[in-house]
Amino acid sequence: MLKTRRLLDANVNRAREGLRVLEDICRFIFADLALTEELKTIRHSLRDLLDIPDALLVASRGADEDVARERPVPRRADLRQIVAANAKRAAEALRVLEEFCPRGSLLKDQRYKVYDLEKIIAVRARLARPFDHDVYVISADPAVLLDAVRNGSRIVQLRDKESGVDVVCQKLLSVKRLKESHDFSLIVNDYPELVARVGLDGVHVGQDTDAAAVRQAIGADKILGLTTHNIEQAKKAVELKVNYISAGPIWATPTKPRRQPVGLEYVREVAANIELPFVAIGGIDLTNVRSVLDAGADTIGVVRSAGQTAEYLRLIRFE
Ligand SMILES: Cc1ncc(COP(=O)(O)OP(=O)(O)O)c(N)n1
Ligand SMILES: Cc1nc(C(=O)O)sc1CCOP(=O)(O)O
Repeated sequence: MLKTRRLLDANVNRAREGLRVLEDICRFIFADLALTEELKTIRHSLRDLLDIPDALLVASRGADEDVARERPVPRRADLRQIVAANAKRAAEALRVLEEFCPRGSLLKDQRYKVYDLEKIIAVRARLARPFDHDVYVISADPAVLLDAVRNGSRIVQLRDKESGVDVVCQKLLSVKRLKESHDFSLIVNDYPELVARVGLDGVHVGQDTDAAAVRQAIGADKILGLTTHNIEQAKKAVELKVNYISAGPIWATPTKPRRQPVGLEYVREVAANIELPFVAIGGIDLTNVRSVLDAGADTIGVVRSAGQTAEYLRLIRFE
């Protein structure tokens, strides 16, 4: 009996902790009161539904005897992984309670609510943080994007200035297949109409495009990225409610030959003043990437040095 109570106590705690993490993400990161309240209601309902006095559960607690106590909390790479891990933790704990608790069947609805909420929160996480300590690889060549994802990049962009829309569409489809085995965001440069047609995560546009019209076209739950070259454009981007901006080109680059470099000073300015996620881009290579990170960027964008993705990621994620 004591052992069963200990199991119940562990799983009530596990469910509450998982729900609490989701709740705090909704509260502090998304500032979404409705989602926060929904999660809070589920969390608070556990004790009532189970109808086991707190004191009984606490009395049975035996954290010292828990054989899995020393297992470290795994390092999560980004907000999406934190959401997935904690939703899973909450749902699994609810499932255990359903099995072992006399009134456990009452928890089934709560578990299904958690599954539904996870889907909503996962989309929100992707929009709020389209990248986090990442290498955003941009190429016209699908093979380059596939390699980047296999090397750990979680956001890639097809940017093809030569082909027509149908070829771009085919290239995107060939990259999208990798989603069956890898979690990453697939973005297209220009062509907002392909977001729905291919089922992409979003689109990146430049200053020559009406970002508000693009938002209208792709909908609120897709990623919209906007190029910026100065702080006024970055501030305007905040008003436009894009999901991220790029800041560049930091150094002169043959990939964008007519564009004046903005220098590391612009990276510092964005890091200090703009709340939106940003990707620093332009002229980055392994010899200068450290200065970009030191200026406040946690994600870099690369075209020519896409082949160094794994090396960049080691620097960005593990140092
Ligand atoms: C992440 C990222 N940053 C900048 C660009 C450049 O886009 P844009 O301003 O549209 O310029 P061109 O691609 O037309 O040269 C990008 N594609 N992605
Ligand atoms: C496509 C692009 N946009 C930039 C911008 O600042 O808007 S810089 C850039 C090219 C970046 O290429 P590389 O990594 O080869 O220097």
